[in-house]
Amino acid sequence: MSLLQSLTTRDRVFDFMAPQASPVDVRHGPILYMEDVSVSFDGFKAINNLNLTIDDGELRCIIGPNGAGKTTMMDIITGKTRPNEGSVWFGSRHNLLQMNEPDIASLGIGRKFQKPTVFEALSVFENLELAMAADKRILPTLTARMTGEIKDRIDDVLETIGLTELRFQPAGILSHGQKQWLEIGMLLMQRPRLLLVDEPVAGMTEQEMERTAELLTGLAGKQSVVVVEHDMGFVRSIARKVTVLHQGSVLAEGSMDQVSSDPSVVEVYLGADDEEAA
Ligand SMILES: Nc1ncnc2c1ncn2[C@@H]1O[C@H](COP(=O)(O)OP(=O)(O)OP(=O)(O)O)[C@@H](O)[C@H]1O
Repeated sequence: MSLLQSLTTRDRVFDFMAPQASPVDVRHGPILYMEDVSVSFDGFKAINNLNLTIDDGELRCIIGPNGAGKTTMMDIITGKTRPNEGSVWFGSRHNLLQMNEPDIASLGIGRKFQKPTVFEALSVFENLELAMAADKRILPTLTARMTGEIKDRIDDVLETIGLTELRFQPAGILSHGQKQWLEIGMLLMQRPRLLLVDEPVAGMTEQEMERTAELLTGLAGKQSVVVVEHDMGFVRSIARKVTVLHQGSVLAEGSMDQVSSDPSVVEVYLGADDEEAA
């Protein structure tokens, strides 16, 4: 057996080939910690003394009326927007306010925007392969030797997102829901510790929504997942803990039943939406 063959034997994975373990330190507390965060746009406080803590492995839903600050909050976590005040930590070791967007992403914070942006001409498999290539934690020079490991990882992710049967199909023929799952799969290829998911079920059929609920609840535990969503039925189906944002601050936090019976929440938001949903 040649040296190259021995290095690529499927049942052997060498430490130097495997992605480095995430350096995020959650031994002393949450995976995400935002304290007294504020950001103003032309004097308007879009985020106003926001305090938010996400535990390692938690699935959290963030709800709130239009303009509550949900997108801005995600932008702050990913480094797209810098707050004027406050602190944002990823585990106890990483001060996100001192890091740029690419470095935050490579720490293991993945963001799924509302619209899917898969490569339509490439197959489902190739989309996942490409996503793996974006993982900067893997030394590019070793990529050729990692074929076996990459394939195993793609197979795992295909299974997780339920697209194994469609792996050789071009992504362009997928339904809207399937494209959303593929994009989540592309993020999973990079082994994120925290996934930020913006309105995952907008435009989905009931069946696709159910499958998405299974997918997201299945991911929790393995990674932390923060879902921003307007669809109250969907939030109710997946949420353990819900945070209600209003005017850039946390208005209420707790189980869906707790927040939906909170009079201040009913007043600003849920009352109207529950009536619509009923
Ligand atoms: N770059 C910006 N410049 C000026 N104002 C902004 C900017 N980004 C956001 N805002 C304002 O900040 C507020 C919060 O916006 P944000 O998009 O975070 O709310 P949201 O909760 O995500 O709303 P939606 O549910 O409609 O997506 C809004 O009033 C918005 O107009």
